[in-house]
Amino acid sequence: MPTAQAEPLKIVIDFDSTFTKVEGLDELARIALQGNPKQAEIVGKIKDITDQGMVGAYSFSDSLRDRVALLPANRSHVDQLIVFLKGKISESFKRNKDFLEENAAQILIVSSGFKDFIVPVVNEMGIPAENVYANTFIYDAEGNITGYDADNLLSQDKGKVRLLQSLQLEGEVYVIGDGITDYELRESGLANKFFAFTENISRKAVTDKADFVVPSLDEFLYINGLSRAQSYPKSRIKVLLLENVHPGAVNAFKKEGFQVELLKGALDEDELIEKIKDVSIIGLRSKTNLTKKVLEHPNASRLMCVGAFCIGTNQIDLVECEKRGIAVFNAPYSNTRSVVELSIGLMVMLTRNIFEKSTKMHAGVWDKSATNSYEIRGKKIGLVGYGSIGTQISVIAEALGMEVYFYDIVDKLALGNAKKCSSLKELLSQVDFVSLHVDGRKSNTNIIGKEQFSWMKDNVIFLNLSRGHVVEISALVDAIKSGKMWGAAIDVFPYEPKTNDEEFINELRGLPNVILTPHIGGSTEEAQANIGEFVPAKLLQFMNNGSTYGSVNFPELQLPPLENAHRLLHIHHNVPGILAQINQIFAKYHVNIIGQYLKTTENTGYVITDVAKEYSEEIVSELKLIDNTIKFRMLY
Ligand SMILES: NC(=O)c1ccc[n+]([C@@H]2O[C@H](COP(=O)([O-])OP(=O)(O)OC[C@H]3O[C@@H](n4cnc5c(N)ncnc54)[C@H](O)[C@@H]3O)[C@@H](O)[C@H]2O)c1
Ligand SMILES: O=C(O)CC[C@@H](O)C(=O)O
Repeated sequence: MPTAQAEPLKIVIDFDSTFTKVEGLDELARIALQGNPKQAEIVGKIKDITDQGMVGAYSFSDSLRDRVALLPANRSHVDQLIVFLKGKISESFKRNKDFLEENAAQILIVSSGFKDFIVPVVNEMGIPAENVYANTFIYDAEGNITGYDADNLLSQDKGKVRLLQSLQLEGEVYVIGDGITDYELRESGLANKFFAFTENISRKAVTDKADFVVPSLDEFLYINGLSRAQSYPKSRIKVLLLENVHPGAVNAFKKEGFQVELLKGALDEDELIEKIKDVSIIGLRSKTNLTKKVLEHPNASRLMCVGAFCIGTNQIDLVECEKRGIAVFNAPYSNTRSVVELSIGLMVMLTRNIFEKSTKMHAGVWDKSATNSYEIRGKKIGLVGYGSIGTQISVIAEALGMEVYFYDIVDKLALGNAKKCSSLKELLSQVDFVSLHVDGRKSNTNIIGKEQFSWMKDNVIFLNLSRGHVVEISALVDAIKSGKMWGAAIDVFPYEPKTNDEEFINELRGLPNVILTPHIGGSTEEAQANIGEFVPAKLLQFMNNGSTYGSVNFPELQLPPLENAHRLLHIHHNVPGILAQINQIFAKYHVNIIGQYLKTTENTGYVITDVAKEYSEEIVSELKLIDNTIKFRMLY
């Protein structure tokens, strides 16, 4: 973005819940009352009075008097509060420290809080003490707070209005705040615009009256064309997270200032088309299909990247995403261990007939017997698919004394004493356990059907924790009913309920020694927390820095951090001459290239160019107009 000029403007900023994420007095009470049995009660009372004051339901002077009266605080508590508040500066204020420092002369902090803790906090962001208008505590000789300076205009009703009247500011005055007293500056004509700040709290009584509702300081700076940390405010960028992904993911995006919506269940195509409108980042798991129909719908035109919060990506049309310049990321290893542990556990349960025994026990039947109960030690396990999960099972099964066989369509190195089979038939015909760990590509549909079951040994134990469509369910049902199979454990199904409220309907229900689980192979607290951290990190790297390292459908580039430069990202169809055209434009406008990176796949090219700070809008227009451009964007 070209450098914007700060206008000759006064910006009046509230402190509590605006500059910082919290209310200073509430926090002072919490600190001062630590260890006091009445802490929760008194803090609750203070918070309640604060909230009532914020929406104008409690006169300000009464509210201040009553809150300070409830506060058994001293200087050391104030010192602790200062340290605490420095860690609670609103994210968008922290991000825009440069703006605050550079424009400190135009910024006034006007607060009904107390200078005692406000000044040290705003000082840290470059705002001097003389620009802070707030109350002051009165202390006794021991340092206990005994009251406050009641002559200060800010301790009185309509204090902010009176204060601003007394200051007689010239020129445009904009107010940023979360409370009704901030709005009153606009109402009284002392400010030209009121921006309701909702990054930390949104009060309808306040937002209803605002000229603008700003979810971050970036948004305020963007609206007013002021220099800022984000070229386009992230609060304008929508993130849609489906299938109840881990709360860590929600926090990761919120912390960066994105607008985040989380839905518990999966969506079908039509629902997704509806919901994807204006969404730039989508996160999903195995049950939401991101199809060509969804991707080509105009509602999906803003989509920039997709996060599969799982290993499998067969639910996403990766080719269509690539064609549209949409980068897809997944979590290839975050739940591997969970699937491995469950597979091993299921094998033991099935071999010992544990579910039948347990069901009988619940019905009061004590059936102590070794009949039909075996160890897994010494048995042969056959792994179909020897990737991340298959190989880990191989190692653990061998450690448990099993003989491991595997078959993979790709030539894989055998771990330990595992034996490679050259065909599926060779594998299936000699093992006691068959465990499927292939990926979900379309061509793997029904790779295990009637014929493959017929190759298996009698009394085989069969596990599928990979993908539902890999097994022909009717053939599996026949194999179980015919008595050929000892038992089976199935975690994945051709059709799976979209939410926990939908009934599971499948022919496998009610069959003996068949363990059915609701696609939970990867559903452990550990795995979901890992995924909730890993996938957002990939998506944020792509959004913030352009890196595509780890993408499953895109040219992979790991880029250096952006320092003192603009980064221009150009995604195009991989045809000859694009890089030359890009560089001709830079040459024409005498733009100095600081760094340039190019990576292509068969169909797509990705060029990243870091340029010196100054460049003109014409360059951007010309870069966008290059033939075969798919997407273009800029980062600071
Ligand atoms: N149940 C769950 O909750 C759960 C959790 C995680 C992963 N999974 C699924 O497990 C599967 C395996 O995951 P991974 O991380 O090991 O994947 P991976 O990509 O590392 O390994 C898959 C292996 O299967 C091989 N393969 C593909 N098609 C084959 C075929 N027809 N015959 C033989 N080998 C074939 C591939 O060459 C590869 O080596 C995936 O389908 C994934 O979606 C399920
Ligand atoms: O949690 C999920 O929805 C899918 C888990 C698993 O199948 C995966 O592919 O990682």
